[in-house]
Amino acid sequence: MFSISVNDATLSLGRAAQKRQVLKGVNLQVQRGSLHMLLGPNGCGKSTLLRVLGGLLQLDGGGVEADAPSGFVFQNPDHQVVMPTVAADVAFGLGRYRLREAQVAAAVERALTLVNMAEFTHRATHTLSGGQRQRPTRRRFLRALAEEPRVLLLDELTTFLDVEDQFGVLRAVRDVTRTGARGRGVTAVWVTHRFEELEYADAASYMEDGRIVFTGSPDQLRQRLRGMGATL
Ligand SMILES: Nc1ncnc2c1ncn2[C@@H]1O[C@H](COP(=O)(O)OP(=O)(O)OP(=O)(O)O)[C@@H](O)[C@H]1O
Repeated sequence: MFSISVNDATLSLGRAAQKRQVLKGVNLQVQRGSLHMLLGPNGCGKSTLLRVLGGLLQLDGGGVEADAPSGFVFQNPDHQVVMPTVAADVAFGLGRYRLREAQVAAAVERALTLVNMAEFTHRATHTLSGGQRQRPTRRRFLRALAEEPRVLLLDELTTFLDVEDQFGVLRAVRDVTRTGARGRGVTAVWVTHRFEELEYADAASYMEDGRIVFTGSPDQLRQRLRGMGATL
């Protein structure tokens, strides 16, 4: 069944003379428990659509239905607070939920287990230096995971990663969608410019000028991209 269903979504952004229609009738359906990639040229509306899916922007027209809660990881390289242990770091975002200590510990353990990092739970964060695990993108991803979202919205996560880490994060996301969390399917929408990441996708959509112009299997999208002149 679908975790996300977008129907004829329209949205304009900006004020007065700057106002422009960014989403021009988007239709998208994403299978529950899948890793769905979203590609398309700069400025076509991918990030805007992701914000709509996460409930951060309201549509002008059309509709969106999505499993909740969703976890959002953006591409901005902010200066994030680093907590002293891996467990405390992953638990960072849980502070606002007023959970008991045992609930926090359980959520952290589940998140770390999902990405095969349970053994690092009690390690001092700085002792991971040199490894990939303390990098901001990974930490943001783990923090989002600890909140046990049903939908993960991931916006160009790999932009700031080297190749090894790029595929590490991608594998972790794929594993999470396959395993699910607490018996519930987790769905991931992954925005990327990198065609080579398509091999990790269950399905993919291509967006152009405010519309999804194609949805299909990664192979079908590759074929279409080749037809557009891409070498891949
Ligand atoms: N708050 C805003 N006000 C006006 N225009 C905006 C606003 N936010 C985004 N836009 C415009 O909407 C269009 C779509 O932006 P969006 O960030 O969704 O594209 P994108 O496909 O994610 O691009 P990229 O691949 O470069 O990240 C762009 O032309 C952008 O300039």
